[in-house]
Amino acid sequence: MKEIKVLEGNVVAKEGMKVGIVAARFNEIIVNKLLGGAVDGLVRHGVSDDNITAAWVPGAFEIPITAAKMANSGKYDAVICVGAVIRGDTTHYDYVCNEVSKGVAQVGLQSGIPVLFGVITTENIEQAIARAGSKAGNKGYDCALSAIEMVNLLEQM
Ligand SMILES: Nc1c(NC[C@H](O)[C@H](O)[C@H](O)CO)[nH]c(=O)[nH]c1=O
Ligand SMILES: CC(=O)[C@@H](O)COP(=O)(O)O
Repeated sequence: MKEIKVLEGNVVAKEGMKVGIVAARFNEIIVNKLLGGAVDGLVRHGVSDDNITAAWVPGAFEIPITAAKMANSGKYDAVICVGAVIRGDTTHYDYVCNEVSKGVAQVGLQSGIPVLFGVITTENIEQAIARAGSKAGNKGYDCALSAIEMVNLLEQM
C-alpha cells in the first residue's frame, strides 16, 4: 500500500496553552472530582496552572452559553465542560442531557476550537461516582488529554 500522510496530535501541551473549564455546580460533590481530574490531566501534560481558568455555572443546562462565551473570547485554545446529570423521577433528565450535548457540540463547530464534553449522564449516583475518579476513571482527566490532543491536531491542518 502507498505511504499516506497521517495527522495526529500528541498529548504534550504546546507552550503557553490556555484552557477554560466550565463546571456545573449541580451534584457538586461529583463535579468537584471531574474538575480536579481535568486540572490534574492538564498540568501533568504540560499546561501551566496559571493558564487554566474555571467558571462555575448553576447546572449543566447553563454550560453551552458559558462555553460559547469562553470559546469565542479568543483567550483560550480549548474549553472543557464538566458536569453530572443524574436521572430523577421525571423526564427533565432527558431534556437537560439532550440540550447540553447538542449545545456543547455546536459551540465547538461554531467557534472552531476544541470544546470537550465531560458531562457525565448517569442513571444513578453510583454510576457517577465510578466515572468521577473511581473504577471507571475520571471523565475530566480524559477530557484534559483529549483537549491537548485536539489543539495539537488542529494546528497541523
Ligand atoms: N438535574 C440536574 C440539573 N438540573 C438543573 C439544570 O441543569 C439547570 O441548571 C436548570 O434547569 C435551570 O436552567 N443540572 C445538572 O447539572 N445535573 C442534574 O442532575
Ligand atoms: C436531571 C434532572 O434534572 C433531575 O435530577 C431532576 O430530578 P426530577 O426529575 O426528579 O425532578
